[in-house]
Amino acid sequence: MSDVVLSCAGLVKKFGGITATSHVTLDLRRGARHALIGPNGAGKTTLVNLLTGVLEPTAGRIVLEGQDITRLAPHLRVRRGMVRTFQINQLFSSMTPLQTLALVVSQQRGLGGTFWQALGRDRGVTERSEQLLERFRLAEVMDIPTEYLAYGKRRLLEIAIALACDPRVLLLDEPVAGVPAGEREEILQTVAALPADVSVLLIEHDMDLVFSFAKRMTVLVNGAVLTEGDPEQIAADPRVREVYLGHGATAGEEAPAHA
Ligand SMILES: Nc1ncnc2c1ncn2[C@@H]1O[C@H](COP(=O)(O)OP(=O)(O)OP(=O)(O)O)[C@@H](O)[C@H]1O
Repeated sequence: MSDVVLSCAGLVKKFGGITATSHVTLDLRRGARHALIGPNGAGKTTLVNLLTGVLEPTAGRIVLEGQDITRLAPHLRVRRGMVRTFQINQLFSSMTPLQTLALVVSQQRGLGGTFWQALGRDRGVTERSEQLLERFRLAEVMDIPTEYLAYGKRRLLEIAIALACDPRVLLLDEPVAGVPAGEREEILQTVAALPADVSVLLIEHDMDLVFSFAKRMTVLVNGAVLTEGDPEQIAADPRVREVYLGHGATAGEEAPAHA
């Protein structure tokens, strides 16, 4: 079986005269810890939207576990094991982490709308929800409505929700965006402890997270792949440094300097 779990080849997305994605070819390997980085407007969000099926490409192909999914609907990609993290800020605000995870786990197990009963009666749903609460350090806040949770805990819940879908490929979209400094470490550690058999593509501005997490990196600039390599190669690449410095590095998006 191929070592590549998710790949795209020659992916192009045009919005009128703007080319947001320009002939992007990328392979995500089994068990990958792969980061997608690039300055603002490089096309990271557009690429994730293409991979997940929110947007349809102008050209190119996407293959998941050997199957062409280029035109497959987003929910069917999820069913095939590719899951992205979602912003839950509005969606689940009045529900607690326990209720939220029980809902997703029971949905995943085909129990659907009966999750209220399942929460009490289905041992499997309860156990899996508790496991996720522990893994994502949410046990102590499991009965607090999401809207009252610290920002870092909400971000952890977002990742827990994605993992509750039993992904083989996880697209982690800016897990520390907006999280105060004091709450970042917990997310870094939790992300580092994600199951080894889940292949992860991390889209992130925070270079601490990127360099502590990734074994492989792809740098996007103006919609195209500038370069790909291991963290040492990327940090030492003068073109990468120029791109970041040239765009005026900010606190959340400093030039890579970790090698
Ligand atoms: N729906 C759209 N219509 C027109 N142009 C778009 C659309 N979506 C994205 N673009 C353009 O495509 C380019 C890439 O945008 P994208 O949001 O993918 O970049 P990004 O790397 O995710 O940026 P950021 O890190 O700032 O979110 C930008 O020039 C953007 O203006």
